[in-house]
Amino acid sequence: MKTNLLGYPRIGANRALKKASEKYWQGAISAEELNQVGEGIRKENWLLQQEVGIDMIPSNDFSFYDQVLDATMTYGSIPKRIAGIKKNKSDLDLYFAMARGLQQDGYDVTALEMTKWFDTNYHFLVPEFTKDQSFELYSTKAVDEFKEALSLEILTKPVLISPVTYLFLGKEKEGGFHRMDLLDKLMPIFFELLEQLISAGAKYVQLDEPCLALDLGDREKNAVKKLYSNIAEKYPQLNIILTNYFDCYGDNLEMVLQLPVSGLHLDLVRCHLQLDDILKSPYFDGKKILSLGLVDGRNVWMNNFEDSLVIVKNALEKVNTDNLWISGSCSFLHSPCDLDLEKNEENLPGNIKQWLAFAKQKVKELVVLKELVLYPKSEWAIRNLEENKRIFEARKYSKSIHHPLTKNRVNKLSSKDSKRHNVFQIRRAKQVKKLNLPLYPTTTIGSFPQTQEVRSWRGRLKKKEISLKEYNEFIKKETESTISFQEDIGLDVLVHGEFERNDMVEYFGERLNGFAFSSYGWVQSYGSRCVKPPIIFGDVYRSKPMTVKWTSFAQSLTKKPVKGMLTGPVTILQWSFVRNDQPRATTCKQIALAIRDEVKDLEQSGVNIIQIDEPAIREGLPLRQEHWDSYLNWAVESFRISSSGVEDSTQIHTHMCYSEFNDIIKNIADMDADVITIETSRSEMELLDAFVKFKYPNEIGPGVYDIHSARIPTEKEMELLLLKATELLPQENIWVNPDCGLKTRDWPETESALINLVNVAKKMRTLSLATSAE
Ligand SMILES: CN1c2c(nc(N)[nH]c2=O)NC[C@@H]1CNc1ccc(C(=O)N[C@@H](CCC(=O)N[C@@H](CCC(=O)N[C@@H](CCC(=O)O)C(=O)O)C(=O)O)C(=O)O)cc1
Ligand SMILES: N[C@@H](CCS)C(=O)O
Ligand SMILES: [Zn+2]
Repeated sequence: MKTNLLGYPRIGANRALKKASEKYWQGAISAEELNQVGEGIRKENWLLQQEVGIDMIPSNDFSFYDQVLDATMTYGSIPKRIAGIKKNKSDLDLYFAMARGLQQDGYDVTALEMTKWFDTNYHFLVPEFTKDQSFELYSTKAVDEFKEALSLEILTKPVLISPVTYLFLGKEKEGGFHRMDLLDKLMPIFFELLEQLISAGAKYVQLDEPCLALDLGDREKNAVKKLYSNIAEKYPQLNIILTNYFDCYGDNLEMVLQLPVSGLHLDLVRCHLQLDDILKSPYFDGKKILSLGLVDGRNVWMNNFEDSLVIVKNALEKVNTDNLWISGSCSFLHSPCDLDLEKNEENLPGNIKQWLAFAKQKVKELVVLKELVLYPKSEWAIRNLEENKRIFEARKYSKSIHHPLTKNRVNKLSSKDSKRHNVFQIRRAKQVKKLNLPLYPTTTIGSFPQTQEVRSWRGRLKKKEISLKEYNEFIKKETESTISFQEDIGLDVLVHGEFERNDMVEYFGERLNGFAFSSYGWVQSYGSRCVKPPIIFGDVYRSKPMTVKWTSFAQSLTKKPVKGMLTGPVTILQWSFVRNDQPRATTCKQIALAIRDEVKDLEQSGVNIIQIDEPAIREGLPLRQEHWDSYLNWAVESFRISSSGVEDSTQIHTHMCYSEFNDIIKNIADMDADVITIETSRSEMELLDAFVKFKYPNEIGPGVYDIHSARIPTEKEMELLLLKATELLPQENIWVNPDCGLKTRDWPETESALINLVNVAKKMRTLSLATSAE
């Protein structure tokens, strides 16, 4: 029996990689210094895994930005618009140019598109393919890192994204071909890589094939069959562990069981039933390695050893010990690094901390589970199992988890709690009268630049170097100057700027009961950007207003409407570590009730427009379509519970980004927000198609510029986007706004971009007057 690790966090427990990468981008450290930080992190991770006793230690799970971008470098599929950089820049700079774009030294290239990695909050860079696409083995990172580990006397299992999943995740940049047809060209390059790994001494390769967690067509299934039969034929001595995660193999299972691979990895946290399906299948002869994904890589709860042992024993009926591996459900990339660093009792009380396991602790759990299976009668095993049971019992009956009033409120919810008083058309008339906004009203999505200065004031407050009074004075000044800036440039609906918030989810977690939060529980979101998801351990309720103070302060500074800014229940759920002892739907409704109370308090304080952000609603969609309806029912209901307690004249906005809306447009309409602002600029309003086809009835703010780039949008390009939107939608429904919040931007570019945006809206109003006069 072996322990098998699929991947480990690479950002570093103290975010060393984030800090070093950002310094490199600023020109403050050299490439060599950045490489040293990377090498240090890899070494530390490998030595830790070796010391704990992991048998199958991964390599190539490290990345300077993203593992899919690493594959793009490996296969040399560098888009033509960026490839020119090769002449004058290093490969590291070429890599970062693909990740972040480059506007320097005469270059002006845009980055690869970024999108969500399956249903996680991790983002990858989308490979781009053309009809005449060629591949070459451009980077040997996987081989180099294998050798690097070998030099530490550690024989690792290289982790590679399979060519099929790689092509599947990419996009055709022109018509006339399907990207899956590129497999024949890509396979020889992939084989070159395998040959180099074999020559270097690799015995096992973890081939990540997470597209098998999705509903696939024949084209993809045939590609899978072709790839694996070719590998087996060419490299019979190499052990391929086919690795799928985030859901079952589903209807791909029969095919998968017939593939000539040495082993299969199963995510038994997301889908525990698939093990029985495999054991019963006539296509399973018990000779393949089964890597049992028992330890949850997507959550922070300690493993329940008793439950895991039941699963292992079940598998042992058909598979012998040598062929059974104990694994995490997926890579621990999605877990925070180390629970031992958490010392703050106020944020994470000891009684809750003992229920948790971060990546480092999860690695130990894998080894303990193996020992429990192999030596069940040892004194050590009995003690460990008893202790684990005791902790689970304590958690189940802990008073801090249960809040009867909240349970009661959720049980009593009825359909009237998720309905506004009147339909949109009636509400709209009242809102028009109250708000008196111009045509093409302008607004922003909420956050203004979270500069180093803002973050460092918060850091100093945390370290108690300044008082709360001093911190509040600073936030007050930032808010005041942001309100005057918005007034000066002529925006119509203002925001307070979110300066007091560390993050749009963590901030609410810190103010809601039922949440704990960590001090170092960082998880990579994209590149150097990390989030610290709060931990929902118990029933969620609100004991006092969370945002009224700063919103009403901002409103007191101006006669223009200030939009209250809240994060929606589904997004708070999706971007937190969620308790696993009750259905997610129940937890979501508890959060929805807390947000509903906040919405009502904001309304009471005189705020007439309230935005409830739901950027994660699409990301929460189950990977397999058969589960969509059930999720969408409770997700949409939760949003409606949070937004329906107000008067008709109070305008509810929602905001979504990083989303493909076509699939769920009906459900978005069911949310019944008065206004929705969405990310559309990068796809040149292509995303609006869904809204147009569906005849989406309420108001829409299609984003007119991409906030991920420092580039200042011209008036002309925003005008063209708005003209396109005006062709598609009734003009009285159109709002003018950026794609998303401005927190990652600096002030100079924010100022110029918003001035241009307001000018364009004014021009659109003039054009519209001219047309109506004709
Ligand atoms: C909209 N997005 C979000 C997602 N998920 C969320 N939970 N939140 C989101 O906003 N998913 C999809 C996208 C992802 N986009 C982003 C964009 C930007 C970031 C980001 O900038 N992250 C920051 C960390 C944010 C944070 O919580 N900061 C804290 C702590 C700051 C800190 O480190 N302070 C230091 C002192 C600093 C100093 O002195 O200079 C300290 O305490 O020691 C805060 O502001 O208080 C990042 O830096 O990565 C993430 C996702
Ligand atoms: N109100 C948030 C939404 C981000 S999706 C912001 O502006 O940052
Ligand atoms: Zn957004």
